[in-house]
Amino acid sequence: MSKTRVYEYAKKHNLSSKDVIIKLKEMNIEVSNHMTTMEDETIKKLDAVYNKKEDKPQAQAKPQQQSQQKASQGQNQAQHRNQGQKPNQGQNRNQSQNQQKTSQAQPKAQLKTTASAFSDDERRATTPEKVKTSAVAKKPGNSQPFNKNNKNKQNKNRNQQNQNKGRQNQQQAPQQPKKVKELPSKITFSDSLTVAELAKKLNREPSEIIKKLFMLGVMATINQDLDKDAIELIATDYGVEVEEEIKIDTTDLEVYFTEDDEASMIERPSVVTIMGHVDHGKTTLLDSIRNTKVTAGEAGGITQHIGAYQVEENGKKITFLDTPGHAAFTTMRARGAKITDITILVVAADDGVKPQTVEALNHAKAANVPIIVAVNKMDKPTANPDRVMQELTEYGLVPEAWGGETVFVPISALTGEGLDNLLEMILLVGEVEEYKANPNRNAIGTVIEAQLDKGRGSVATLLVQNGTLKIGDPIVVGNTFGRVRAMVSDVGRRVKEAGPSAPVEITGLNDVPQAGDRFVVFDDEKTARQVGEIRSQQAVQAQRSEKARVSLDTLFEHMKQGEMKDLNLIIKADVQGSVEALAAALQKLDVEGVNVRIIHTGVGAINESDITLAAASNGIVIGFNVRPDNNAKRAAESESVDIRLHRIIYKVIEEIESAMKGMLDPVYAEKIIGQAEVRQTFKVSKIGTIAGSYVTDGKITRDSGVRLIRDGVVIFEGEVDALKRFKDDAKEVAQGYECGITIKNFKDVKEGDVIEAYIMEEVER
Ligand SMILES: Nc1nc2c(ncn2[C@@H]2O[C@H](COP(=O)(O)OP(=O)(O)OP(=O)(O)O)[C@@H](O)[C@H]2O)c(=O)[nH]1
Repeated sequence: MSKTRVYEYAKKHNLSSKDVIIKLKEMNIEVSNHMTTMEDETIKKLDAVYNKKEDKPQAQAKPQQQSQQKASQGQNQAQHRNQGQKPNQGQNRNQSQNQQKTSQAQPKAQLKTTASAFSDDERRATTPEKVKTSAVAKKPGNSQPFNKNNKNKQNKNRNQQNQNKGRQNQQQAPQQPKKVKELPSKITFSDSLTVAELAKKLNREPSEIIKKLFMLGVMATINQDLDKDAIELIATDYGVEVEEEIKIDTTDLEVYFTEDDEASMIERPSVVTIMGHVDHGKTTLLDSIRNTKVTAGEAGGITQHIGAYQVEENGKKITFLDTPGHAAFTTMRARGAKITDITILVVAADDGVKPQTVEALNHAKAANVPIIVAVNKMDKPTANPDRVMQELTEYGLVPEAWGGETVFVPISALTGEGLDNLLEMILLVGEVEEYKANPNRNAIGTVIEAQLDKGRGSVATLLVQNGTLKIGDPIVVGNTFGRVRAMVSDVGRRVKEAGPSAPVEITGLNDVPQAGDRFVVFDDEKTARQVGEIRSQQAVQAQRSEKARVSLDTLFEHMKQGEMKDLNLIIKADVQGSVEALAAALQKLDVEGVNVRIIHTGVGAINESDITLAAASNGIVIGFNVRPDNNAKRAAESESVDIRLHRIIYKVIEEIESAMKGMLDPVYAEKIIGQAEVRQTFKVSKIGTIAGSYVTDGKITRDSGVRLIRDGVVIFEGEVDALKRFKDDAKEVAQGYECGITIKNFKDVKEGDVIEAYIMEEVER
């Protein structure tokens, strides 16, 4: 039993579906549209009609057609004639366009239609018969057959020319057929298209599309939106392939990081990061947990290091991020990825709270992550856990035993003492916080590590944060994409899938993503590829700076747009007293709509960690009598973190307050122009101390302001008194040259000091 649809039949016989439908209707056979399946009998009837007509096409066509006429048009005309008095029924078998136009040219309509009522395309596509009818209608007294002698024709043409140029075109069409625009092989659309848009894509007139839609039972106007089905219907009728484009906003991977509904979620392992001061035992703790808790049999040799591992305690899993140090933690957070559920703050019981302990706890607090304190090195005779508890209390971590909420666990990472207890506490916090995920969805998560492997190409360790990742999944990772080719678990086993909180190493990406990048699994490879490609293009264009971090200059804008409620500040100063004074004064600032939040303070130069913390929290770093070290400078530049350097407290307060009020008016801003290192000093009685210096960076100018920096701390700020090259006064001395510098009202220059030169520059707001 044949299952030929109308459009299939039409295609096979070089007809348009509409033609066939009309023909069927003439034969009193009901069809609803071009998708209708026809009975064998119907097909036979159609065959009979069309084959019969095709019997003698050339013979009849010849007299009417000029030699230059294309064969297809010849056939078209021939068929038309075969249908006798009905030029609107069954004409062109080659081009739906022609046919469409011809059908429009019903005798009655044609008689009334003036040439100007046709568009160019319509004129072009008009068949000879139509032209003839039209011409005859317009000039009834001049009703010669179309192929009359040349003289007549010329006369007629002249007449037509006088009346209407467009009509002349019509008349000449048989001799000089104009080309109908070619159909594209494929069109794309996203969501919907209006009739006009679809017409444009198909190189057709909107009216033609409207008619076609009408024939297919759809009433539409030119500006009407067509849905996917209608677009496909029309395009298929023309034999044009259709592809739906994805929408641009789907390239934002964050969109996929949505909460699932409660019912679909089940408990998932907690993800834990270990942080603390240098040498307090982070690595030892990570190793000993891993060695004692990952069973050897399962491991198959725990040689694999993929940046994270899982252990089992009391039948429940815990995921440890095997990247000690808060740099990794904050780098990820700076990139917007929150992956840690719980922070273990390791503090050596024999050493107590140290600067990095404070940094670490501030990082955890800023990220709003619960902290468990592991008081380490309890095996040491000098261990003093009470002191650790006492010191941490000052930072708001009050032990449960003292009425607070922070869990303290005494351990020895070396001997393994207390490790079970620590793991139980992690499980307990996990239970309280109820970390959950939905294993039955496309996986989403974050890159922990990634590198290029010689043999395997791009290799990335991913932490699955929701859903289940499977081999073969089409995936976008940061600005890269691919299909998950192979997956290796934390113990070096090949696995086929990885559920929530599982770390897994994958291959199959087209490029190497970055730690902290998000990943999202898509339903199909095409979408993943499109999203990945758009993302990588966007990344090239956007660069980092576009992310527009908060700076004092843009603070008010952010506040106005309601983007900021907290102004996160990191305060570094030369002495603790200044830190406290500044913090207290800043916290008192009261400006509606914004809340000053001091997320970290410290004594000493501004370091890289301060910058990463600022970047992660979209904060601003205030340096009071201190400068950023080189790493911090680089980091601040690449992360676009605003550093404000001051020497007078009220200036800091004034600046922050006016920025908060939107009154910041930095007509002038300081610009550091160079640095010189003091290599030798000379005391000259009348002049004072000359700093024999070497310009290490930029230049020093006669009229620049200078700061004298010793061990990262500003000792003095003033002006250049004299700048000399050998004996001569110099206007400026550039990098790589030696010079003598004296500073107004300052004599205490020492070898090793750094002289920083700056100018005040007008800046655009
Ligand atoms: N006695 C004793 N020594 C420990 C303990 N934990 C760590 N150590 C020792 O302390 C030193 C530093 O330990 P690490 O684990 O390297 O410390 P870390 O915090 O990872 O250090 P960084 O990676 O430099 O930040 C090593 O010599 C360890 O053997 C412990 O519980 N008891």
